Amino acid sequence: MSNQAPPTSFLAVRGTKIVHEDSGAEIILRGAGLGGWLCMENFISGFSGCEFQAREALEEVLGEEKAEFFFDKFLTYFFTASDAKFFKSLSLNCIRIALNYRHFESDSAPRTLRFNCFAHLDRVVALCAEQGIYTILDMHTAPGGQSGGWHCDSALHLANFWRHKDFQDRFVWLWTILAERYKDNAWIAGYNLLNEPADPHPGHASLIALYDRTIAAVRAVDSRHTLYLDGNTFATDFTKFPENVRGGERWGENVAYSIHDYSVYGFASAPEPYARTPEQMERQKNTYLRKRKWMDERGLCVWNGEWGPVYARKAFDGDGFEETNERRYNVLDDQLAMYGKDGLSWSIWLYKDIGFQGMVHVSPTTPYLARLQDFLARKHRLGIDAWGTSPTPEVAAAFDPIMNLIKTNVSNPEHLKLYPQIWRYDGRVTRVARTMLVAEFMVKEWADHFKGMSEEELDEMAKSFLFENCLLREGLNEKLRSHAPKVEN
Ligand SMILES: O[C@@H]1[C@@H](O)[C@H](O[C@@H]2CO[C@@H](O[C@@H]3CO[C@@H](O)[C@H](O)[C@H]3O)[C@H](O)[C@H]2O)OC[C@H]1O
Repeated sequence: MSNQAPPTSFLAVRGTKIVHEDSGAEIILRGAGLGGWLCMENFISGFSGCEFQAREALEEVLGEEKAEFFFDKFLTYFFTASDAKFFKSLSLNCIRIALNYRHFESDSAPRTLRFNCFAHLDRVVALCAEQGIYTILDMHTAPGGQSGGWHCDSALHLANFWRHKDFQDRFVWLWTILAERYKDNAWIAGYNLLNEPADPHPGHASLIALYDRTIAAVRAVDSRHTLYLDGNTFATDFTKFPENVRGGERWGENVAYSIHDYSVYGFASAPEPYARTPEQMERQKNTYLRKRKWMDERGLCVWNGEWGPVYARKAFDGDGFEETNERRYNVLDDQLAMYGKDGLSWSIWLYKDIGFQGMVHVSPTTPYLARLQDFLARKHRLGIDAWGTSPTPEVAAAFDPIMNLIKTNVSNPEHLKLYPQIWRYDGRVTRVARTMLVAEFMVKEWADHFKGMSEEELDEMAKSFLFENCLLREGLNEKLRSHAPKVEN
């Protein structure tokens, strides 16, 4: 149970603003995504491939009981009262919790809740509430994968969620369960129904039909929580959404529309280093404005559910890493200034990881990172966790020929534009060949690092993720702190 008094009222959307339902006073949600916890990811957590592959591999190495012991300890240590207190000390007020559907049901026993499956989620929602921090539940993976990203935990580049009705039925079922469980909890700011959908169908028809069904199902049990809806194609495209959402006619008024505003200048693949030139700032601003245009034209509420640069590391990127990171902090600063002017609510990606993007990251001296050091260096050299990085010459030499083969042999250039077009043909090769294929061959190697460990040793590995064993990315935290005025609840 939370020690913090319940907030006086639920939060709700009124027009373009998020407000306290009772007083109508505006609240701006400023916070971060708790990824890599109830939805583990390769670059956040250190394994290769997807969470289900890592879990299966560890079970093979340790046996079911010990593997379960490790993951439960990992979930326990990853977010504790210290994390919530630190978060609050930055004057941030909302954590978006990424959820993997597999924590609640399994593919081999669909629609059967796993034993004790809410324990960690309940615990963290309560820990945040104790600090006056709101939470948003974010369904980050859906059965079959709602996009071809590694973060869907499907290990496939085709988003099969949109092709199998039963996957969608299970998704609606799970949301009904979650809404029933949390319907009276006013510290939950809302439900982010589906992270980064990538519905390939014309008119985004499957996504719209899914939102229709899920909203009806949630509203049948929970009439109060705000629903946060990502646009199609990784939360960037709202243009096919129905016109009659305006005024709450179709999906209700209590809905916010979620963009993901990653800036090209926050990644290694930036067209040029970010130097805050008027042209660069204009480009960054235009991308942001383009993503929210559809909502702005209709007077709808916008939430930036994911955004944020990634950071260079000395061990991988060499001596220039600090200069690179200063540029990335400037990207961050300029994005925050834009959002501040608009009174936009945002949730930066990412709260905690092993050192690429998080506000807080596991120290290299911990048992987990010390043991995995060489493995992680090789994973980096091979470009397995490709997102946000640039390929090394070795990697480019291996995969450029495949890209060229495709480019020069597909006779109709239009056929190179497979959905999602933002990947382009070369990005598709990267995802399939590197993040899935090469990664698959290294799944077991991650698990091998745990071979023969006792429960005490497994506990030490998991404890590496404890706040007290982490380092703070001060450059990032300082920018967040400076743009988050003392928050009111
Ligand atoms: O779990 C997260 C995941 O949600 C996130 O997904 C990626 C976000 O970036 C996407 O590309 C961007 C689309 O918008 C354009 O404006 C940007 O320039 C692109 O970078 C990408 O396709 C998604 O996979 O990534 C991090 C994961 O940990």
